[in-house]
Amino acid sequence: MESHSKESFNGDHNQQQQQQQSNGFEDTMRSDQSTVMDFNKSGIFVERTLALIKPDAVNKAIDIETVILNQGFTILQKRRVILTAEQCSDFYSEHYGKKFFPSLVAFMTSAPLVAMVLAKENAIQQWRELIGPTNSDVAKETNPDSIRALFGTNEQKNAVHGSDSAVSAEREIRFFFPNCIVEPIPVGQPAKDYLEQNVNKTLMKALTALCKEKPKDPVLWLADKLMEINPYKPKLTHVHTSSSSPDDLIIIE
Ligand SMILES: Nc1ncnc2c1ncn2[C@@H]1O[C@H](COP(=O)(O)OP(=O)(O)OP(=O)(O)O)[C@@H](O)[C@H]1O
Repeated sequence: MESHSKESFNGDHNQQQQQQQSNGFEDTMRSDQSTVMDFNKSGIFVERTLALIKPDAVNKAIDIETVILNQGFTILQKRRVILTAEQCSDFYSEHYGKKFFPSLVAFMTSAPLVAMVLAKENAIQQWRELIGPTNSDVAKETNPDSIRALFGTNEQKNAVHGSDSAVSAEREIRFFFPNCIVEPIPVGQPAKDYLEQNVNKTLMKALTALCKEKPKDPVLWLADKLMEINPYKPKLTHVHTSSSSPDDLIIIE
């Protein structure tokens, strides 16, 4: 990998920004969307996929994200990236040797792109359906409501990318988000057992207190309450030694 300069992401959202560890990309990447769980009937979301907003559509990223959210996807991670030619060749290695490969690399490295981890039930297929056919000209004919029809231009400048299988999704998510946990999240009974053992009791206690209290800002109040009654918070104890003052505290858990 080559040496890298820095570029920050100026998202319009006022959400918590979390700096991501670089994977050798050219910039400092930040997630501007905190991780949110999307519950479905079996418990917790089950599938994630990688979405890219390509350089030709980055200036329409907010509109594309609106479509994504309106279609029920959760954006788990997001970062703005400038790929080097080497990284792009690696990402699109399956197309190495094809006639369009050099111009694809030139296009994909010409400007920043936005990488996102999307979550939804059946996310891989759902996202592929939402983006439409590879060629935006074809998409305009056959899938006029698809993202590639709405935001793309032609066969190459087609606005977005989507992983085409579970194996690709895992590889591509790791490629852009090396710290992201891709392992399956428990669903069904294991998820229920986890919630029962670790979450429900504390949450019910806090929600009951919330209903009694009826605070002005219930979300903040609930967050404070959960921190207050969190059974897993570190316990503190006083330590009296000759070298420490009586007020010294040490975390024992
Ligand atoms: N014939 C072509 N001429 C120019 N560019 C092409 C051509 N075919 C594909 N591309 C570009 O290469 C990308 C990867 O091609 P692929 O066949 O994997 O399509 P895709 O799976 O629909 O797209 P993506 O992998 O970006 O989601 C396309 O999205 C497009 O930008």
